[in-house]
Amino acid sequence: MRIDVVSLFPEEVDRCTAFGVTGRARERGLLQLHGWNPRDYADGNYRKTDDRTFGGGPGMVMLVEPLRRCLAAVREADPAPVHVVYLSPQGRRLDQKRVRELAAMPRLVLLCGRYEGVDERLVQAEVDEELSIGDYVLSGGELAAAIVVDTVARLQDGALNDAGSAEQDSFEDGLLDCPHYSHPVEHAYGVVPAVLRSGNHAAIARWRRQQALVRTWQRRPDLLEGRELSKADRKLLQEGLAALER
Ligand SMILES: NC(=O)c1ccc(NC2CCCC2)nc1
Repeated sequence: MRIDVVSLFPEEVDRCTAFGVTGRARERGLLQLHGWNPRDYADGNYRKTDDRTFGGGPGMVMLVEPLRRCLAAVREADPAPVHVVYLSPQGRRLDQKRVRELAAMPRLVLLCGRYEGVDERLVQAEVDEELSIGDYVLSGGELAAAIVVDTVARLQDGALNDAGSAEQDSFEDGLLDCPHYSHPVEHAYGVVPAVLRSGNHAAIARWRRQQALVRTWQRRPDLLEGRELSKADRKLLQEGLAALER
């Protein structure tokens, strides 16, 4: 998968995705990340990329033309069709379902705004999708872009050592993740649940599913709204909640 990042600070996304699973995916060529700076496509001695907003009011807006030229160069750089994403609070909320869809694309272009944002004409003419990582305002789109890179990189084939772990992630089936434990078995903070050391894989899978259902019910009931739980899941959830009462 190729990702092109258009940003006044492309190295910010590069550095945020140079470690761990994402860094390894890049080293293995599972993900190619290219940075582009619209300042390189701006005119004049000062290579102006932004200017005052029409209509008055505070703040600056990123100019259309340097971005247009920059995006033309990005498109030109590889024959694969691009899907242009603009990171902004006005975008559709990113979730794991959309991450899986983005991860399956051959190319992504992540457009990162600064100041008050990008001239709307550029958004209308060039952007396929606006995406938000949450209802809060960042000083730039770069950290949101880094999150998109991270989420799609780990889903590339070969990125995670045991491929199964992507499926067992939180949200993979719309539920929160179960708790995890490792050594030592006994610690001042508590003991590892016996079922996890039973070697009974069916019981372990059942326990993990039950924990995920109970946690989702308790912490994120919104994820269960409008979702038809299977008979087995309903039973697991009821049993799990009853156990909390005891
Ligand atoms: N919630 C988000 O995904 C998000 C994205 C970009 C941003 N700021 C950028 C957008 C245009 C200028 C700064 N803030 C928040």
